[in-house]
Amino acid sequence: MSAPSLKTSLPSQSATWSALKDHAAAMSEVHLRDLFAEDADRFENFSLRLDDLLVDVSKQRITGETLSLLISLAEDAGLGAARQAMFEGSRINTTENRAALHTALRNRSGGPVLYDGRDVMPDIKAVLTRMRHFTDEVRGGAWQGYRGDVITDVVNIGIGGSDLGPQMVTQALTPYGRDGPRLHFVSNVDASHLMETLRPLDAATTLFVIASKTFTTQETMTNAGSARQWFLSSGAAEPDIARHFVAVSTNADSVRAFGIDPRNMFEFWDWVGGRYSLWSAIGLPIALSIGMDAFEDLLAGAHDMDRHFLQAPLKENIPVVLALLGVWNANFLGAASHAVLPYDQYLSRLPAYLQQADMESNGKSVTHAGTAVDYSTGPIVWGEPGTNGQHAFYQLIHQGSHLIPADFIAPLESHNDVGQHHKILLSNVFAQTEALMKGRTAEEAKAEMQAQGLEDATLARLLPHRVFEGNKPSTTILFRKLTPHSLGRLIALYEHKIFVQGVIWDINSFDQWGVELGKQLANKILPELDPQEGEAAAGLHDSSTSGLIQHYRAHLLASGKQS
Ligand SMILES: O=P(O)(O)OC[C@H]1O[C@](O)(CO)[C@@H](O)[C@@H]1O
Repeated sequence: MSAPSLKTSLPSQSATWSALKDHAAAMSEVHLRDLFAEDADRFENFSLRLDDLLVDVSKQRITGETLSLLISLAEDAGLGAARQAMFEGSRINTTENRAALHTALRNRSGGPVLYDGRDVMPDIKAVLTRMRHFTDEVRGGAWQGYRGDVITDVVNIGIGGSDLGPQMVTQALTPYGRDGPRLHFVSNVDASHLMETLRPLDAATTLFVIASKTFTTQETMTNAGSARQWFLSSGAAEPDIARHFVAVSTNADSVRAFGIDPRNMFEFWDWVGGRYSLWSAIGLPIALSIGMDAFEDLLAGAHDMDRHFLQAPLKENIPVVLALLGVWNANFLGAASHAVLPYDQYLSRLPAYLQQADMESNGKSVTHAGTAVDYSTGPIVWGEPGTNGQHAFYQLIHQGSHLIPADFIAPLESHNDVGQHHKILLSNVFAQTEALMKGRTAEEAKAEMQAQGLEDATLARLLPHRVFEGNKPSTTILFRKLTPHSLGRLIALYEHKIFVQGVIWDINSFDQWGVELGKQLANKILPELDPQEGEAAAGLHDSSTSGLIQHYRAHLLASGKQS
């Protein structure tokens, strides 16, 4: 299917956008406390459910009218057709002329998915079968290292989408990976990352997964080359590489050129975006850790969310509603950032994962047609697990000068049912969202200080510091337990939220030109760092960049490390 046609006007020029601006102005004096006081059923009226998943948006600064207007905005943007286009393999990534078909990777319907008239499902299933065979062999001990040992450690070398997804999921599903090899992730080109990872490992029992969609990424290729050297320096010979290095890529030629037998390559395709690729062979480390059955549960969870996203009416559609709330907070209430606060230690890499998923997707300033937008697009995404964040940055969310909408994410059951830990954890989730919503009025703060017996002068001095404005929006996402299935569903929920926002803002959520310039300049500067190259840096750059390059070259000369 070809790309959808380009729009000629900005969404901000629509009547619905104006109506939303007026509505936001009318809502500016309304406090969340009043909205709860007016509607005893606000929790029920503003909660969404999908099986055991509960998404409570009642603590967002919205009314029924807000949601109706936002849904009109989505309809104006042609969300239904855009969603169909994505699932049907249209080339919605218009600047790279590609589809974004990650949903096909987890398609469990049994039906075909056509891309350019060809069903992609047989290829997907073939790779899944190969992954099953390989992971069963490694996990079962049939795949042996060059000295006949079982593989005890797997090192995934990749960056961005070839690292963050598998790393986040592997960590999140630690309780399911106890019978698999230990997983390690190396991404940074800083050699300390690689060397500290390799230091305790034995080359004879270590398997490397070199994960790169393009197989040209500087960091990954550099780390992979050094890993190969480390492996060979352990006493292994070139032919042993075949037992210890596998590749995940779309680029068979470069995999071969690197020295990995293409029979040890797990393929994926250019219609899988890097940050949407954990469902593909990029998920190989996940499957090595938790086994292929559990990996397929992860896919099934994502597929359940795909069906919900495709079928649920917009006002009951969880990714759609979360996306609309993000648009409301960003474009009409002025929030520049969005906090992701998982109350589950296993999800500690979720904020980092969502930073790439969201910010690389929606950090754009022109529409599909190339017109500059006059509204803010993707928010700054950040966060840390609770309760740690409470003792670090929550002060700013409660009493700072920025409006920071937050997602609180928690399972009802822990994998470690010890004493009161989980109840304490959840009591903090509920308390934080309540405190953010209600705040503390001057009267309440005064009464509390009077009860503490503070003198009038002290009370007056402290009062402004002890008042909380409240009215801070949050969403609470609860589910029974963190399992492969519930995690797959949660990730797909965020993927679709990001997609819907891209549709509303009329931006291409699937390209990432913004990271290219830095890559190009780094490649240009690298040879200039060599002091043997004469005065290479002079005149080629601005004075700051030249000065920094010269400073480093002088250091190399002075320290005798000239090459
Ligand atoms: O998988 P590759 O091709 O090595 O790319 C890694 C990452 O680099 C980027 O292109 C830019 O950082 C990401 O989109 C991608 O996930």
